[in-house]
Amino acid sequence: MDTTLRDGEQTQGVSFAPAEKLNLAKALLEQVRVDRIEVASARVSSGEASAVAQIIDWARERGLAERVEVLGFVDGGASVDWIRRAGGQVLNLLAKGSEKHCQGQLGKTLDAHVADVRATIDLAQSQGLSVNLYLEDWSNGYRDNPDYVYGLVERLADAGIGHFMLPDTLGVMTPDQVFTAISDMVGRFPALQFDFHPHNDYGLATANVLAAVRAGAAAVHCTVNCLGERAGNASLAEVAVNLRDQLDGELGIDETHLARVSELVESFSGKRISDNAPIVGADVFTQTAGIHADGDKKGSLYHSRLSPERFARRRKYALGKLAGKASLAKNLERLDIELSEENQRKVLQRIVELGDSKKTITTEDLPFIIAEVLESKDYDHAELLSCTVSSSLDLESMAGIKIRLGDQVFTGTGAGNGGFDAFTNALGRILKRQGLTLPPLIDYEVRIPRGGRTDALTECSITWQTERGELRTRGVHANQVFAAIGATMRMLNIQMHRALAESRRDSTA
Ligand SMILES: CC(C)C(=O)C(=O)O
Repeated sequence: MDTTLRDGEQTQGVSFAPAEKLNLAKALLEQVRVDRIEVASARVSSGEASAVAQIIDWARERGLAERVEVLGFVDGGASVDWIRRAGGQVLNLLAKGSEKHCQGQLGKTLDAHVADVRATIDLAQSQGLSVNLYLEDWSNGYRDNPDYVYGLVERLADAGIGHFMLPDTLGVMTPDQVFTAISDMVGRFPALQFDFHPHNDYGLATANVLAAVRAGAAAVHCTVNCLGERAGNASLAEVAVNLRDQLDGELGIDETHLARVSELVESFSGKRISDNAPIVGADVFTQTAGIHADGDKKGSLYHSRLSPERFARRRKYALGKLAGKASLAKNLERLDIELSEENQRKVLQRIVELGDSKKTITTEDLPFIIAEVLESKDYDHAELLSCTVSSSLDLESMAGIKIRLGDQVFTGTGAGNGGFDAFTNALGRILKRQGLTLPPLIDYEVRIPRGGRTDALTECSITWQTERGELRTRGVHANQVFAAIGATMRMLNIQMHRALAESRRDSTA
């Protein structure tokens, strides 16, 4: 069960709009193909009610509404009402799984709490809802007084509950403890279905999920990108690959959509995932050491079952001071560039020098490094000769540019919403007169080194949607608008080089 849209939204600072929730629900159920999704907590807001209603409407048309669940509370029927009005069919009812919570927060005995829970279950079922039951703080409750937990489950065993959900609410369990506790619950109540709901406070969420499955849990919970309260939940991607590869599980998950749904969640949540996040991180299929690239060239010696192709991703070879001949060769192959042995040696030497001075080098930078080292004019089609950009409060920004394209010089002006927009408008007008267009921009990222210096260099990376796929270029400058302009000029040179190479190929064909 994926709970990105409920527990995931309990990540500090995350709030999904209804349309974003709908898109994520579609991606999770139809593309990634998880079995169940939990999409909201009842009574949170009118926006949440609208999100649930939209998801249910969509899911109902596809016969998936029973797989959409909503967290609700023992609140005299208010949650049941809310869920029913939104069209929901499944209530995940939050009960107290620890005696401490039951007494300390509710001030109730187990019997009194069970009576309240049962009344809510009866009401929900009488209105046509299916009910699962969360035993909140189960991990501590089971450790402190297992008899309380057994008593709660025993008293409700005949209540028609689909899944008893056992949360490690504070993420305090180890895999051994999860295994022992769930084996015990499953052994004691063989007729019931237990879910395990992890948290990652000790970094053990994925390992705990595997232990729960080995112990006989009927279902496990996770979130995309490990979002969730405090340190988060367990990552869907990690859980899926571990269940398949380590426990030989048969899952319906389509792994080729894991990276895409991770990107969607990253963009809707505003929470960037780290570059080394397993399966979905930007760098996890990049070989950095030259020895690894060499091993790959000699027969995939450094590959595991986690191949990039399995996740519709691509292997990359980093360029920097650790790069070797094979790393360069792999990058040249990707760019379709041929270089003599001698030139490869010179280019590699320059890459190592750049890496030594802490410069980041990407595959897209390689043509420019080659041009510089070999003193060729190959990537020198466009040059910004001068440029002025103004920014003002409450007025449009203006840009005036003088640019060389091939051996002709053009001038132009543009206005826009910010300096970079004004620049691209000025450039776009000049290019249009030459029958050229700027490709659409699909991502724009500016970074400054940590440390708070306002005179630091900024690095701008722009991803463009070109006819040959995505192209990411970078520019570096003390002024972030000029860093973005630098990235744009790189893109322009690459595009013009490609166009020239294609027209040469066509004319010799
Ligand atoms: C709301 C509850 C079920 C929860 O997320 C937890 O206990 O971890």
